[in-house]
Amino acid sequence: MSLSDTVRGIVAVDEVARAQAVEHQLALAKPPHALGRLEELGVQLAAIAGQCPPPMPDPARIVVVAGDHGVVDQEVTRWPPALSGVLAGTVVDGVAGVSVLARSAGVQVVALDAGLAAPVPSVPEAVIRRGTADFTQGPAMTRDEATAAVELGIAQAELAYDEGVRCLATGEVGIGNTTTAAALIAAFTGAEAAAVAGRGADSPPEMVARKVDVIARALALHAPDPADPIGVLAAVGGVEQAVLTGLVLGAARLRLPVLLDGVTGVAAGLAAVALCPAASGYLIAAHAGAEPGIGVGLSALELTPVIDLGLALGEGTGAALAVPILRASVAVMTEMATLASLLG
Ligand SMILES: O=C(O)c1ccc[n+]([C@@H]2O[C@H](COP(=O)([O-])O)[C@@H](O)[C@H]2O)c1
Ligand SMILES: Cc1cc2nc[nH]c2cc1C
Repeated sequence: MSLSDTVRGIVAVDEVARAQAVEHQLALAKPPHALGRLEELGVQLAAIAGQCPPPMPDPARIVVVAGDHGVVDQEVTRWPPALSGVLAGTVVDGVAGVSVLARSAGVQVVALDAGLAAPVPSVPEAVIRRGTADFTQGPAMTRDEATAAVELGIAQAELAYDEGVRCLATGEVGIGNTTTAAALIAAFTGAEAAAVAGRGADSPPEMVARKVDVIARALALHAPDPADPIGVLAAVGGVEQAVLTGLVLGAARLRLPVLLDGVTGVAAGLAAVALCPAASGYLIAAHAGAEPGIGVGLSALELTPVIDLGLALGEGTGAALAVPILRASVAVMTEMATLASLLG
């Protein structure tokens, strides 16, 4: 489905089901609110599904989108760009961090090369462009490429739904993408470059200072307008963030919960809500993370992370770990006794 049809097809989460779920939580055999965030997650899943109690978020799928970033020319990462393709291969081979954690949680993982600089034979591809341009010199990509990337993500959500998937999650690999994601978060929230730039994949302090300067220069060059989200993605985005923006919108249109993982997932969530504010109720922040842009973006989205394990790997690792907690929140709502049944 096109971006415009998808945005038109998104309806806000169901407030009637939400109210029923709040009542149901109060009726369960526990003091009010004694299951804390687990109760809030169950309530949100009910509002998303329009059903109380909500269905299990199964099967869940992490879509790992791979891309490369022209901004690596500015020395904003300590890793060679060729590593992006190698990492995408490890996801396909089932030996990446996300592969292991997803397997342990019973979560599906698919990998997609949407923008690696060079193809990797084992990695399925649907290429928007082979690496973005350096956004300190000009736009990272064209508006048409950004739109095509978002529509690729929408198609990934639709494919997953058709294959029975009932919970989606963002995942990515792409050397340099923490700089791209931070620039997007600054553009969408108005935060200063210094508030969003972080250590990424173990950048030393002088490199983080360079990231701040690179992001500030890009924002000054492009003056991205948050009211024009495609323009923002084209100016300072990456292919991963644009595809995952579409994944989020597609999930919302299909009324599926979507877990945002890492700083790229948060950037995609901001872009999706900028394109369609009604999508916001479908978003679940998988985890707090070491990247400062995550906190900045989640505050703007008014989301509280499910877990906080100090993760700084990306890939979808936080989303894999959050799925069992979503399942637990549903189990409480479907299986727990009510106070009335105990006390008569
Ligand atoms: O998303 C995050 O929070 C995150 C934090 C640190 C590292 N990463 C991963 O590390 C890579 C980007 O790091 P960098 O330093 O090259 O920008 C990319 O492949 C991401 O999957 C991701
Ligand atoms: C080793 C390594 C693994 C990763 N996984 C995602 N991004 C990564 C970056 C590095 C450097």
